[in-house]
Amino acid sequence: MFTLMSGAYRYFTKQDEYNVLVLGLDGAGKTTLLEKIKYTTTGISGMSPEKIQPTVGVNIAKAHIQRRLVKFLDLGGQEDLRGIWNSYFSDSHAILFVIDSGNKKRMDEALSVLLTLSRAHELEQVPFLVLANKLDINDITALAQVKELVNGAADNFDNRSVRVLGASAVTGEGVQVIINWLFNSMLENNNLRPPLSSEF
Ligand SMILES: Nc1nc2c(ncn2[C@@H]2O[C@H](COP(=O)(O)OP(=O)(O)OP(=O)(O)O)[C@@H](O)[C@H]2O)c(=O)[nH]1
Ligand SMILES: [Mg+2]
Repeated sequence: MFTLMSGAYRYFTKQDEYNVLVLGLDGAGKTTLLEKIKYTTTGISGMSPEKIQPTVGVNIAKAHIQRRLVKFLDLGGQEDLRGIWNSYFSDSHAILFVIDSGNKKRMDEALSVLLTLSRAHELEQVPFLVLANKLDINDITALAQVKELVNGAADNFDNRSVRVLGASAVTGEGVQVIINWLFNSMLENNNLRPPLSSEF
C-alpha cells in the first residue's frame, strides 16, 4: 500500500529530467539555435539573432515534452571557455554539436573538438547529434560535407548513436526534427543514462 501511495505521489510531483549539452566552436550558432528551440517548444519568441552576443556563461532553455523536462544547456564555444564543458558531462544525456557548415576554414578544428568529446569517458554511450547549421546561406553540399567528415571518423564514436542533420537556426528549418531525434534517443538510452528527477 505504501509503495502504491509513494508511486502515486511520485507520479504527481516528480518528473524525469534530461539534459542536452549544446556545444561547438564559437560562432557556430548555438545560442541562435537555443532561442529557436525555445520558440519551437513554447511558442514564445526568443531573442532576435542580431541581439545575441558571444556566450560567456551558460544559457538554458527548458522544454516540457511528454511529461518530461528537457533542458538544453548552451555553453560558450570560444577556445578558452571550452575547459568548463567537462563539468557538465556527468549529468548530460545527449550532445548537440553545432557546426557552421559554411566555414570550411574551421572544419578541421570543429572535427577535432568533436572527436575530443567522443573520447571523454563521462560521455561514453551518450548520443551525439551533429548539426550542420546555417543551411539558409549554404547550399546542400555543405550538409553532405559535414556528413562525409563525421562518417570518415565513425570509428571514434564506438557504439553510441550518432546522427548528422542539417538546419538553420535563423529560419528554424530542421529544428523540430532535431528536438525529436534528441528526445527519442535519450529515451532509448534510459538504461545506460537514466534521467534525473526533478519536482514539478
Ligand atoms: N545565416 C545564418 N546565420 C546564423 C545561423 N545561426 C547563427 N547564425 C549567426 O552566426 C553568428 C554566431 O551565432 P551565435 O548563436 O552567437 O553563435 P554561438 O555558437 O552561440 O557562439 P559562442 O557563444 O561564441 O560560442 C551570429 O551572427 C548569428 O546570427 C544560421 O542558421 N544562419
Ligand atoms: Mg553563444
